[in-house]
Amino acid sequence: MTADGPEALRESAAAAEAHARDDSQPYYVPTGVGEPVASEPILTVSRVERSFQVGGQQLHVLKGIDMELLPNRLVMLRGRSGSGKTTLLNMIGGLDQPNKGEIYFMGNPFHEWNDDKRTEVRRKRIGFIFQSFALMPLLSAWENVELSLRMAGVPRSQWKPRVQHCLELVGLGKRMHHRPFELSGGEQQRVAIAKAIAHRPTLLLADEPTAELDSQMGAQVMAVFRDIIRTEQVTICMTTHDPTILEVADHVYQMVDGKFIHT
Ligand SMILES: Nc1ncnc2c1ncn2[C@@H]1O[C@H](COP(=O)(O)OP(=O)(O)OP(=O)(O)O)[C@@H](O)[C@H]1O
Repeated sequence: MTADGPEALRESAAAAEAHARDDSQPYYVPTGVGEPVASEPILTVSRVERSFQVGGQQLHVLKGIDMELLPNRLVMLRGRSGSGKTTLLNMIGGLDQPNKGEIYFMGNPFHEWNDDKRTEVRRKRIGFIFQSFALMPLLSAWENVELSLRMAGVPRSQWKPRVQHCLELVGLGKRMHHRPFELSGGEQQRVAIAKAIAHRPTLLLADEPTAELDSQMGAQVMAVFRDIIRTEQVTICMTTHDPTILEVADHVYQMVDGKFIHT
């Protein structure tokens, strides 16, 4: 994960700043990936295994995972704590690599590529949402979303309409200039969603996005997810413990001890 360390973030912020001054460049920096085709998976995971060395012992966490993500779908990974959901999500997002097996994201072999190449695709094509919102506390909702456009290298002239659109999409049109501490947990999570979709990713990965919310706020977040799949053409893959939200999924993968089981 060295490419996402503070040093890399500073470098990429500087590159994004330079890019933002040049409006002649395309919206996306070319990443060698095309646009999604409706009937073809954007992601294919085949026979993936992942182990960690813990205290001289080999901990076998993922034991042969096969999965596919089609465009414009809401897919959930369900399983008990420690079953390997986050480990898999990290690999799908190119943050980590398998010991065995293959992962293709829009034709890009994440299992073979080095950190720099995966990071380039990730910055342009993948958005992340975490359980704990991960907002910059001193920046307003508007500035938080703007920051993600800056980091993705989107030209500055496109920031204003895109930030406004994303915040309205998540129902925060009237709270754009509030800072995180002035917002409820559900509102903060919706800012995090606006931030994660601002650069128009093809895939949105969310690790327990409703875990810190009450059921009403959790339902609001799920409604926003449904909305953005339709309007932004994104696939969302999320982990959850919550059985009540599974019914809104297009597909649920049930993980038990590092494998998917059929329910
Ligand atoms: N970098 C790592 N080094 C060593 N062990 C790890 C590492 N990452 C994950 N693990 C171990 O892998 C197992 C699965 O962890 P993971 O976080 O993927 O589970 P999870 O299903 O997401 O759990 P939760 O629902 O509690 O988040 C755990 O036993 C964890 O301690």
